[in-house]
Amino acid sequence: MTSSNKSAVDIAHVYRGTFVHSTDHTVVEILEDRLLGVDTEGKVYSICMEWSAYPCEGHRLVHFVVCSEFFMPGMVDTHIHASQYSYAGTALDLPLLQWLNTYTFPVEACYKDLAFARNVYTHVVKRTLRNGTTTACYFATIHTDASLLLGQIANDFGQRALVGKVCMDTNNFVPHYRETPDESHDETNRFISEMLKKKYPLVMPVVTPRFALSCSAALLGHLGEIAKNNHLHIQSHISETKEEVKLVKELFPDYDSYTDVYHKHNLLTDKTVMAHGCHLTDEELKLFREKGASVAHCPNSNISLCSGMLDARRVLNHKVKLGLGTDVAGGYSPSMLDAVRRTLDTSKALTIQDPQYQTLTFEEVFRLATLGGSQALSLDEHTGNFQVGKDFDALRVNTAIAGGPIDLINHGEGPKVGTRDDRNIAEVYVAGKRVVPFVETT
Ligand SMILES: O=c1[nH]c(=O)c2nc[nH]c2[nH]1
Ligand SMILES: [Zn+2]
Repeated sequence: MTSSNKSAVDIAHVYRGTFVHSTDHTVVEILEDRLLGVDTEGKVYSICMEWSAYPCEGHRLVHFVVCSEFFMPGMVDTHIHASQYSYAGTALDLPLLQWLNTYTFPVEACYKDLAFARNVYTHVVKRTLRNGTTTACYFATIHTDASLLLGQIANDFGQRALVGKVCMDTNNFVPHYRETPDESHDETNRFISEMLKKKYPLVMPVVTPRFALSCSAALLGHLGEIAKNNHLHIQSHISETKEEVKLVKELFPDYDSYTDVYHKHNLLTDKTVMAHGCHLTDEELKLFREKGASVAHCPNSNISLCSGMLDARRVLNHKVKLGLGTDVAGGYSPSMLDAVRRTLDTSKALTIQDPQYQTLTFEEVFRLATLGGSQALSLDEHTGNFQVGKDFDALRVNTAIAGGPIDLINHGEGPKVGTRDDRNIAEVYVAGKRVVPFVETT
């Protein structure tokens, strides 16, 4: 038995059933007929086989999970644009840079309107929670007040989130959607101080330069300073398409690489997550590893915008932290189960090109969606698996749910995660609190 040193009265709930999770040593560990205690702070107190681990008083509620059910850790979406959710599933007919100019920037400009922002942000937080995303790393827009609203909505619905006010001072195609370097600097400071003032238990600000093509060197420098002075997370995009890499080389000729542009501006740290990275060189991955920065693999978006195929195996071989992202709306699905399937598809496409390629296993991808994501966001002290002392971020999955997408034909079949969808997610917990089904307020 493993347990933390807590007295019985601190235990709020005990869950009995099968628990499936990843650890540092095992890609997937299946723990059958266990008792998992959650304390009053929402942390895993114990995971064991014997009731004797729990002194007789204190656990107020005992939940029994039926045989078609199991618990898994909540999933971690390491890269999603909350502001692009309104057009997810449309507008996927252009490559990245034209896609940004034609569809993305005009829509993001609308978040000046707080009523519009509230509507979309409420939908995206609810939709991702319902799909089992207990932790999301969000891009908002350049608008500070709307970005603060996204933080408030995530907090209200109980989602763990990193929220970024987007910074960009270069945009020749949609000039009304950009800031001056001073505005970007001042508004980022305002965003961070307002967010921190709220003291949300699970929602934090993240410094968010959009990408090197939409930020001047001066702005990148400011943002690096802000992140350093406040010990903040950082997110951006890197090496998504070959055209982008070529333009960055032209715009920043004095730097060794695209990664070096971020590195020289103090934006490559052990709290940095960079989306895509399809075209990173081995030298750049070495720098990622050295600095402890991570990659958010966004396979749906990479294919939908014809950007490239990330060789996730190569990233893992470099011992660079790797998580998965939906990248809505370059990716058309807000579901992390979709990100799991697309990750496997990309790995198989690489295997078709090279039969010697070491295809990712389903178990490895399960780990990327949970523990890997928490490590990529440097939140693995708090979430990612059922280790004692971490927050209870969990999904109760029912493979036989009425009206669900799975036909269980053979007795004793496994979890069939590849054919599951949100209908199979019966409940979602974040830090011990049940957040799905939603409590309807009228
Ligand atoms: O997939 C992407 N979506 C975006 O919004 C974006 N901005 C810069 N680079 C980007 N890539
Ligand atoms: Zn993105």
